[in-house]
Amino acid sequence: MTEPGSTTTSSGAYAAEVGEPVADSLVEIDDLRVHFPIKRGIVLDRTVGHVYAVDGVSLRIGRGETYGLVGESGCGKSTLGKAVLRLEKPSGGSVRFDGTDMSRMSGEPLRRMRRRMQMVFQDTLSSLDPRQSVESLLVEGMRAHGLDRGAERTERELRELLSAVGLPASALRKYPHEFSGGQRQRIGIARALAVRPDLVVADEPVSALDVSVQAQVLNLLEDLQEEFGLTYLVIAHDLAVVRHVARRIGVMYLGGLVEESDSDSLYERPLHPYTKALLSAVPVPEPEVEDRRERILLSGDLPSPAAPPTGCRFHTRCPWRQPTRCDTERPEPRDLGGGHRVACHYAEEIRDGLITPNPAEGSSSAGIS
Ligand SMILES: Nc1ncnc2c1ncn2[C@@H]1O[C@H](COP(=O)(O)OP(=O)(O)OP(=O)(O)O)[C@@H](O)[C@H]1O
Repeated sequence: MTEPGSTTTSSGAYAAEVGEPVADSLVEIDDLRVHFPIKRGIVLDRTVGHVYAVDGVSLRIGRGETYGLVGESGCGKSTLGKAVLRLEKPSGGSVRFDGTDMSRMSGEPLRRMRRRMQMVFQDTLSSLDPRQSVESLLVEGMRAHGLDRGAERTERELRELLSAVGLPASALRKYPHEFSGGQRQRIGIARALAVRPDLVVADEPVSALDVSVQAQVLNLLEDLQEEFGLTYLVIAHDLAVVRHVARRIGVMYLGGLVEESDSDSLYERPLHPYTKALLSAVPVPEPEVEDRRERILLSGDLPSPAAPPTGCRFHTRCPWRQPTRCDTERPEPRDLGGGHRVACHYAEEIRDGLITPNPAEGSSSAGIS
């Protein structure tokens, strides 16, 4: 596969670096790459380049944990989520689920494995077939995986499932358009849970909902996690959403993971310049803090993932950019202590104030542009 600067991080190297036993991970992603070919020609028979949607990401999701993935639109979050479920085929690297390398699976074993991982989508109107009743939507997956065992038992299980997501049993006979957005998302969650998965990938699960309903759905996801022993990968562009639910957070920029840590240290001590800029744009409710806080303005536009910059992907917009190394050498995520990983050559120097932001490269007065 063509590559502008992919990374190579072996599973063993990662585990040693973060000091986490691999056995505790339900999902192990190593140097994952998803490159979409750009086709030209009358019958689209010429590949003229690639969109490097995901380019060298390594991360672990522990059993029973909620991993939050954040970043701007187009940074590759959804593609990574789909690659975990093998809805996108990786161009390189590997995804291991419960110890099994998914990239080598196909046919019936892959289908059986897929039952254990389900997706909850942002847009429930297009992800739930409007012609199917709620009952039919829920039974479909159960049937496909041989989980419906007699009408009576299935009906009882469906009622229990609806009750778990906070909907009345009468919902079974209704159709998606008869529900509000929040209720439809509950149906989407029930559909995912109907096949008893271990992992749920929730892609922007609340961004289409009113703010007042968002917290209810996020709280529901938390309750269900405990009840059903679920592991979550929650994808969101909204930092507040991930902070609410995730114990660990990964920040993506242009196909790569730039920072990863537990939620508290990410929000209190962001170390990567991109995360600093992202967080500096989030308003603070207290007016005094809001007035005093430093805001980091990034210069330039987000580069195209079809032509990512050489070296550090972020160097074209980084206020702390240093000549040569940042432009030429792609930084690997490094553990700066306590599992706080940062892909920046100068993370320590920036943290310790030894390098100051260059006003020509950005400014420290306004939010992310
Ligand atoms: N099937 C595809 N073919 C070609 N390019 C694609 C395909 N799917 C995604 N992309 C491109 O890959 C890049 C990453 O897309 P992706 O949807 O993963 O980003 P995202 O961070 O989830 O953004 P958003 O929140 O807007 O969905 C984008 O440039 C997108 O246009």
